[in-house]
Amino acid sequence: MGVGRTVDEDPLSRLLAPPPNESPEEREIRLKLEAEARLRSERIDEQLRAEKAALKKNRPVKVLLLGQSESGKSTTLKNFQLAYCRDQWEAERASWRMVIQLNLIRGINYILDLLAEELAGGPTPALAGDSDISDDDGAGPSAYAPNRAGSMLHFTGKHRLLKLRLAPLRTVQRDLEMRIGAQAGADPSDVYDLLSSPPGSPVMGASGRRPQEFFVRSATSWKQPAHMRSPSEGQGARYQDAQVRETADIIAGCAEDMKAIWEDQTVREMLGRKGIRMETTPGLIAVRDYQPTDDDVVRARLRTLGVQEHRIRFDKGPAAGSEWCIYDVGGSRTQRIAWYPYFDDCDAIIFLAPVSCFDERLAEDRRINRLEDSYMLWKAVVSSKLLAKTSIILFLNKRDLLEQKLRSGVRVRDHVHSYGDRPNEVEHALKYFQQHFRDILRKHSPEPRPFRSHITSVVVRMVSLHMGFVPPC
Ligand SMILES: Nc1nc2c(ncn2[C@@H]2O[C@H](COP(=O)(O)OP(=O)(O)OP(=O)(O)O)[C@@H](O)[C@H]2O)c(=O)[nH]1
Ligand SMILES: [Mg+2]
Repeated sequence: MGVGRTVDEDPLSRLLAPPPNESPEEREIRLKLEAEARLRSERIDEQLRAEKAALKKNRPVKVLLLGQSESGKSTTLKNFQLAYCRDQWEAERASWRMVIQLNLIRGINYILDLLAEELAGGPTPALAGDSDISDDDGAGPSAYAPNRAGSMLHFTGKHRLLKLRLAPLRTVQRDLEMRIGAQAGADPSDVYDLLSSPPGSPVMGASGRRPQEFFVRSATSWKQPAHMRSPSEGQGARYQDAQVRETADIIAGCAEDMKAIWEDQTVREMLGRKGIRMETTPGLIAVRDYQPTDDDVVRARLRTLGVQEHRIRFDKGPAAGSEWCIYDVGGSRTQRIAWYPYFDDCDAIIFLAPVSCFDERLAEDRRINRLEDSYMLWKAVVSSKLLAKTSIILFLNKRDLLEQKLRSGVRVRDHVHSYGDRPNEVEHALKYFQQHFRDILRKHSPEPRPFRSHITSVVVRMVSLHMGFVPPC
């Protein structure tokens, strides 16, 4: 194709082309003007670049915490806050006490619901006629319910009495939920959520029905003292303190009964056959002047809904002087769509993959293996063109639980067939999972990037939070 034809066809080129009868002097002047214009344009570009860099330098480093639900994102955030926002951490301790109390009370009430079902004949029908027999402790009639193997669970008047005596905990639960502002129950968009459970709570279902989790929508409002949240209602600090004391009194008053129901062999059997594991004990939390330790706060479970922004100014460590804006996201499937707007302009991502979950299924979709889900999510993140320049670091989390699980005899190869005959030991399993994540990154990253990963148990206080990772400032 000839040059003349191109100029003819392209109006812009025609406009910029030198006049056909240009003299040498005119040409010299034109070239000089063009050179000056080019210089000016380059200066403007340079200035824009400098302004953009300065803007970036002055704005906080944007860090996204990503991963499936219960992968440990919020717990990682708490580690940062514990290390770098000590004053704020102390100020929020009392609010976390409410969350921890609520976790406990919800767990106990859940057990009471199951007990009530069993006493009333239950989802597994009690044997009519045989159900009420003479009481062995004089507190009322007893009931029998068949277990999976067909043998009987022997509920007695003692169980009815405990149910009755623990009834005040219903009001405590409602009161705590109101004070925290927690929306108890399912994420409105999460149709499968009825199966999710709070690991920080005393009961945890491996399968079948589990207690609903609760969440709060805002990152900060629930942590402020309630009287600061609702001044218009005229509820003064003294009234709030009285409420806090009353809650602690009722919980402490129920401590013995909570312990009794907790340790009861028939109740344990009932939970066992429903696939529900007992986690923590009510012991320490149920005392009147309970003050959560740092570890209690780090472990307290409060499900994240949406995307919550937290600012942290570092006064020490490799990022000293910088401010980070950390976005903690809700990880369940229906919430992931809300992540995308935050990909733009993101400096770094900490991706959490819980490695102990190789034999578990997603709470929101029981068909999906949790490890498979982490692989899929990791692939989606590392292959995103929007994130091509973003630093990504992988935390292979819940190492402690992986170790416990393997020690208890669960075999990786029964759930991950490609694991083959490798030894069923934690280091081998970790190496295997890590390699899989590395392969996905190598294969799907739009540009070559380093594979940075750490093996973590984020409930255990992290020694170095930066893990050799400083996002580009
Ligand atoms: N044992 C153990 N528990 C952990 C670890 N990391 C997190 N957990 C617990 O797992 C539960 C879930 O942790 P979160 O940090 O709330 O999970 P998340 O990723 O924020 O979950 P969503 O908010 O639902 O997206 C909490 O009860 C934590 O205490 C770990 O490394 N080891
Ligand atoms: Mg969370």
